[in-house]
Amino acid sequence: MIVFENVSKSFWTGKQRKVILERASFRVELGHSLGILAPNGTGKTTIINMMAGLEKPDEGDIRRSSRVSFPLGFMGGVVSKHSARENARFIARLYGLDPDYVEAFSRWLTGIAEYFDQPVGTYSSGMRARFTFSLLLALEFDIYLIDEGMPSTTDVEFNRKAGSILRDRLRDSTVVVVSHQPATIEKFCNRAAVLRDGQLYQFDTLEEAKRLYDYQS
Ligand SMILES: Nc1ncnc2c1ncn2[C@@H]1O[C@H](COP(=O)(O)OP(=O)(O)OP(=O)(O)O)[C@@H](O)[C@H]1O
Repeated sequence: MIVFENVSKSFWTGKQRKVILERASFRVELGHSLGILAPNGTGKTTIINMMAGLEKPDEGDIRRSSRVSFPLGFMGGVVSKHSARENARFIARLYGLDPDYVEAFSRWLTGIAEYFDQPVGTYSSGMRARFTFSLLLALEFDIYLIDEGMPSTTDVEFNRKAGSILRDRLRDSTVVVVSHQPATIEKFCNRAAVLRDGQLYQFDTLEEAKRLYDYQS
């Protein structure tokens, strides 16, 4: 479970305060995947980063009592001067997993051949996206955090393999997806929330959430 209690978060733009959350309280419960709808630039990534523990609230508490993933596509834990092999093995150890397994899984899924042994800094953005996605799928989490759906990779074979593993994984786990498009949320969850005026309004159905979201738009 992830619990937000009286959480406030804002940024100072130099001219005004950009409010993301204003004493907001909500929770993500295991078994109840949640889609958060919000227009671009209103705080989706900030909320996902706070759920992952990458960003701190200004005030309030965020408590995590489950294994929460890093956001899909997050590159912060990957060191560019090391190869995918070295990164995969290091991250496996951090999570207490078998480095041989994580390396083999990631090597197979990314399909980047000899580049797997080259520094990550030499990869194209698509190769990097495939590598971090493979790490997310190699590790096991209770709650997966996804910012705007699948990462944009044009590799058809990778999308097919990764998409099918992700769908299997999500059957037994919980996902939080943030997007500005109801269609993206629809792929992953049937419950949705709308971020508005610093509050997160949760609904039992995506239809209800869409009504508020469309009204707001
Ligand atoms: N470190 C920061 N300092 C100042 N402003 C920030 C900072 N991080 C984010 N912001 C601002 O906060 C707002 C929300 O940013 P965020 O990236 O969370 O939005 P988003 O909904 O994910 O946007 P997009 O859909 O465009 O990716 C934006 O106006 C952004 O410019």
